[in-house]
Amino acid sequence: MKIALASDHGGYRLKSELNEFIKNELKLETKDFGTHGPESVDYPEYAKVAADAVINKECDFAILVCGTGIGISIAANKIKGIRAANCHDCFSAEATRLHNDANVLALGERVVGGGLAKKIVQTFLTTNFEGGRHLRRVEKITKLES
Ligand SMILES: O=C(CO)[C@H](O)[C@H](O)COP(=O)(O)O
Repeated sequence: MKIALASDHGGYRLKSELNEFIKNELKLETKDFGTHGPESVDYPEYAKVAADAVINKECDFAILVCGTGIGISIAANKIKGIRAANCHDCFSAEATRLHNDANVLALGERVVGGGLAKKIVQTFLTTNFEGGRHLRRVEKITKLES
């Protein structure tokens, strides 16, 4: 499994910490699409490159980080085929995989600490979509895109 990572300046420290966690602890491949420093940048650009990597199947999932996780998830959700969930607890991270088949997790560096963020990421990446009645609903979400 390969994980795309991207953030703006408000999320690059947590994104870097999560990149190390995913590689070293979860033993998954990652691709870091930036940003790589504290200089102010615009999160929609980073949401797009990482979300595109999911859509074109270069990566299986994307983890996006900005200050709140909100802006970067709104931007990612504009891309056809993306179901991005901004989660700051493990219950929601599990539910959005089980029920929504989310393919992008968004986090806010200004909202959660590194320890909780790692648990949320681990939960998200180790939970499978349940299908069944939820598949019908996800298909209805997809229809809203056309
Ligand atoms: O959380 C965010 C978007 O939802 C951004 O990280 C935040 O808006 C950046 O703000 P600033 O330019 O003041 O650092």
